[in-house]
Amino acid sequence: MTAPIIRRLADLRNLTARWRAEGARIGVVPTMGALHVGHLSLVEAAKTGADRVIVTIFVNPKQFNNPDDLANYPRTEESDAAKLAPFAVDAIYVPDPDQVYPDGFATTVSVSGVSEGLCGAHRPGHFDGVATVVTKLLLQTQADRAYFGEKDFQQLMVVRRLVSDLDIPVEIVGCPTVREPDGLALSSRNVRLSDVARSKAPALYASLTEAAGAIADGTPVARALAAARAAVLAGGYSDVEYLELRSSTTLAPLDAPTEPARLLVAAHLDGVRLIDNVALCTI
Ligand SMILES: Nc1ncnc2c1ncn2[C@@H]1O[C@H](COP(=O)(O)OP(=O)(O)OP(=O)(O)O)[C@@H](O)[C@H]1O
Ligand SMILES: CC(C)(CO)[C@@H](O)C(=O)[O-]
Ligand code: BAL
Repeated sequence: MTAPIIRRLADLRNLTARWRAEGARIGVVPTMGALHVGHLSLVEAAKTGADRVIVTIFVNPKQFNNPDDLANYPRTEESDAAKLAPFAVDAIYVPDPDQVYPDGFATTVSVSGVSEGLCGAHRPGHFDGVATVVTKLLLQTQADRAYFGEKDFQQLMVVRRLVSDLDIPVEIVGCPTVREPDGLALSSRNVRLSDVARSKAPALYASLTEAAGAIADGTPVARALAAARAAVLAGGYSDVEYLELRSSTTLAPLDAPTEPARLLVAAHLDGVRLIDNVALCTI
């Protein structure tokens, strides 16, 4: 059965108040829609970890630094609802824009540290937009648990930080990246790739895993990163925005894998900006 689509905060509050009175634990999966199997893996995790599940769909204008990116972002509410039907979620919250940003809205949640560098350096204002809307969605849904993908690893770190700093009573659950059989991380933006570009796209993940293996085997980090950058470009990407080794816990830049670490990358293919990251397997 298709879950009810809720567009007004007052209606959402009526539902969550009832669930809370029943003692139900609420899980939320925040999304921008154009749902794919990566999103659905978060929904599955939420169904296991909570008694009631809300999926939110809101294309948040405040996190788009590029107006074309916002204009081209896929909006597919009807098919999103159909994809959620087999999961029997309890509500789909698709807020009208004024329910998130009413007239006079003047607050920004800005997280320093983990939001700097990587995507933060290349998408000015992006993480302020993410932090602001995630704070609102967590407070609006009154969720006990919220599910985010590791594909957007820096975003996950920003969300963990803000929840801890602002004492929001919610547990943040990070979920592994779901990939196509050829390794490409599922992303709503993949649909914008031409067939030719799609065939080249796996070079990103292949280069990352190759570099991660080389670093684990003792190759100096700078050399492994340079080789990976060259491989991404040779694979057909037009430019590499960043390709860095960072701490998995603080996101601090690392010259060597002296603690749990991740390789993170952003690159352009066919005019589409793709991101990915992998954990380093070290002893
Ligand atoms: N391949 C994936 N595996 C696991 N989680 C994912 C994957 N792709 C997206 N997610 C998660 O789904 C949630 C909603 O993401 P979003 O709606 O931005 O989709 P998206 O595919 O990341 O879109 P895009 O990358 O084009 O912005 C985020 O927590 C994100 O990390
Ligand atoms: C977390 C999020 C739903 C906030 O708009 C978005 O950044 C996303 O889809 O990853
Ligand atoms: N997946 C993160 C949302 C964005 O790219 O704006």
